[in-house]
Amino acid sequence: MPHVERGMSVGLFGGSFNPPHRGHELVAEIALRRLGLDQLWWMVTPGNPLKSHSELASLEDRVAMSRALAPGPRVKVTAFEAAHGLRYTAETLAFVKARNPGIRFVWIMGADNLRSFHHWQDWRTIAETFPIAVIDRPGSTLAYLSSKMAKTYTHARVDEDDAATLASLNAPAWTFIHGPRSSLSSTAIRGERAAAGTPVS
Ligand SMILES: Nc1ncnc2c1ncn2[C@@H]1O[C@H](COP(=O)(O)OP(=O)(O)OP(=O)(O)O)[C@@H](O)[C@H]1O
Ligand SMILES: O=C(O)c1ccc[n+]([C@@H]2O[C@H](COP(=O)([O-])O)[C@@H](O)[C@H]2O)c1
Repeated sequence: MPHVERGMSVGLFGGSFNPPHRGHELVAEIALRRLGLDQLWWMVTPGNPLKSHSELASLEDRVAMSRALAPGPRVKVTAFEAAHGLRYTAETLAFVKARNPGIRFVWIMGADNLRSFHHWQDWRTIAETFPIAVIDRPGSTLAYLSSKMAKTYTHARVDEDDAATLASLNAPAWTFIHGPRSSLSSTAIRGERAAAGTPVS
């Protein structure tokens, strides 16, 4: 797990990154800037529990590709979930929180994940323990409003003009951040590379 100083605010950005792309980089940049974070942990998951792993590149390759792309020294690429046998985000967050007293954590995800968030293990516990920043993504800008998460925690939505306060708020607290968007996806990149006959990593 990356080193962090007491009092810092840290964004937790989990993903398959199979492969990582400019859209991920943009999310990291937007989150750092708009949330006023000291660090962002780019957490390469051993595998999304809701996705098939048949096309998943090795963890080592996904970490190496992420390191090559991660924007700036405040972004820490890490794969500690695999090393500690953490499979679900709720487990990861409980683990991180227990080992880092005095640190303010924010969970970061793209708008597509907001739509399926209520299928995640212990999603209410996540939402009631950690502030959440949702970053806009083409195709999910409006659909997110009908998500179960947005409806359940409508009272806890923070205006994006106040996004810089999110890390210091008690959960539930979430915000939706609009901004420059990227329509890139790992699925599309894998498709293009397969068509061109080049390996993913
Ligand atoms: N273009 C994008 N804009 C905003 N958020 C994104 C974008 N691409 C990925 N994300 C977010 O980054 C995190 C990691 O995404 P992931 O590694 O699954 O990439 P992906 O492109 O969605 O992959 P796949 O196409 O394989 O589902 C998720 O929270 C996802 O919502
Ligand atoms: O814990 C869960 O039930 C869960 C379900 C779906 C996704 N996640 C996590 O959400 C993050 C984004 O996943 P992905 O595949 O969209 O990159 C990544 O850290 C996953 O482990 C977690």
